[in-house]
Amino acid sequence: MSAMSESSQDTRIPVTILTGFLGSGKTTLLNHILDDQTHGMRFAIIENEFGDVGVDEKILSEKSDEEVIEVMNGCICCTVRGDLVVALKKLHKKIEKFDAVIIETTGLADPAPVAQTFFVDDDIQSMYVLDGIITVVDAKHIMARLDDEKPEGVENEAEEQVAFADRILVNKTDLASTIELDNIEKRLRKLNPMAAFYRCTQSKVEPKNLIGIKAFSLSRVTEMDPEFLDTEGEHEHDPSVSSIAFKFDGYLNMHKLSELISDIIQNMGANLYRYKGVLNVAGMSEKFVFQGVGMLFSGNFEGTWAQGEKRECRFVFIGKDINKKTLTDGFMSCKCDDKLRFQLGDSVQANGPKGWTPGKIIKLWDEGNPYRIELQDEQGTNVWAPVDIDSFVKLP
Ligand SMILES: Nc1nc2c(ncn2[C@@H]2O[C@H](COP(=O)(O)OP(=O)(O)OP(=O)(O)O)[C@@H](O)[C@H]2O)c(=O)[nH]1
Repeated sequence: MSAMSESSQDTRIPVTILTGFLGSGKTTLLNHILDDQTHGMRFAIIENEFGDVGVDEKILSEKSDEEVIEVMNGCICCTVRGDLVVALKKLHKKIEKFDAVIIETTGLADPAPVAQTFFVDDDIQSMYVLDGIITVVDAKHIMARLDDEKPEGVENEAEEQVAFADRILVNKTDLASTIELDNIEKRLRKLNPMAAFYRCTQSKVEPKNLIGIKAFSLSRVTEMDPEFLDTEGEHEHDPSVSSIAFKFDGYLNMHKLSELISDIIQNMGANLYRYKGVLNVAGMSEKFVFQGVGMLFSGNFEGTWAQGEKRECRFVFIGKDINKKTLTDGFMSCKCDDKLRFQLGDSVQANGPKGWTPGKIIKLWDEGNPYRIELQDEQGTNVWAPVDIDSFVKLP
């Protein structure tokens, strides 16, 4: 029988493993593939979430009607022989709803044990075929991650992700010069001379180059890693890299929060691989949603708190040598009462540009500031009290 007729009879569902370090652009790529109209394929997605405080729930949500989505908590590469097999078997029962599976691993996952699942479990082998491993790298941070020193016996996940890839997306090319990109590619090619490389921004690579490519080669992988099929093999993660997830009720003061965030980025940024959060800011009807990679932070007010929705603060930080207590204490110290000491129209003393000046409260909760005060000077200057304490605003 020819290879052609053999493959045309293969009814197994193709699976793509989407990997890449924290914040490299995996979810951006997944959304790009799902939004693409040209492939005409329907996907089942296995999302691997790190930790149990979900801050990602909005991602993919609008697509959940069209796609079959399974979420696995914890680290996929450690639970692989258990949870992933269960998730794949469960998915297979809905086989009429999709043509292919995409597994998005966490950024700290080693893709090898995930790939191994498709070769060591007989049931899985009869249902699925591994189509390819796609690795997204962040051009701004990949060199630092490859340089990270790891303890004896611990693999560098970023290196593993590159070594096992069939396709490598060098993403965020807007954040690196051509020379830097050439150097990155040179280094990555040493780790993996076989993969096809794509330079991109926003993970924009044509899906046909990534999906349905029949690229995964067991012989290449076993040549590179002779123990690939050894199910007894253990792997360890770097114990100095950890994730903290936290949630609490309460309102945060915007001014204190801004100071805290710039302090975190300045002092801990280099060790923060990934962080995300949704915060409840006093006086704001919208959620403060932030996320970042290293020192690149973004945060905006977006999406109004729905009526009846619990206004709570949730965040996740993943990094090296991070101190849970420092971070959680920091956020807790931004908590404030949403009830204010003064009312609209109250006369107060405000600590304005010319020192203590009499004024009148003309607005409550203005852009996250508890008070907007009109000073009783010639111009009727407006000032904002960022925190409801005596050092900014007090009784006349
Ligand atoms: N400047 C720049 N930012 C990008 C690019 N692609 C993605 N990003 C941003 O990088 C951040 C991380 O992207 P994600 O797609 O969430 O990365 P991820 O790999 O899924 O991250 P994890 O949450 O760690 O799994 C987001 O803020 C993206 O908007 C790019 O080409 N250039």
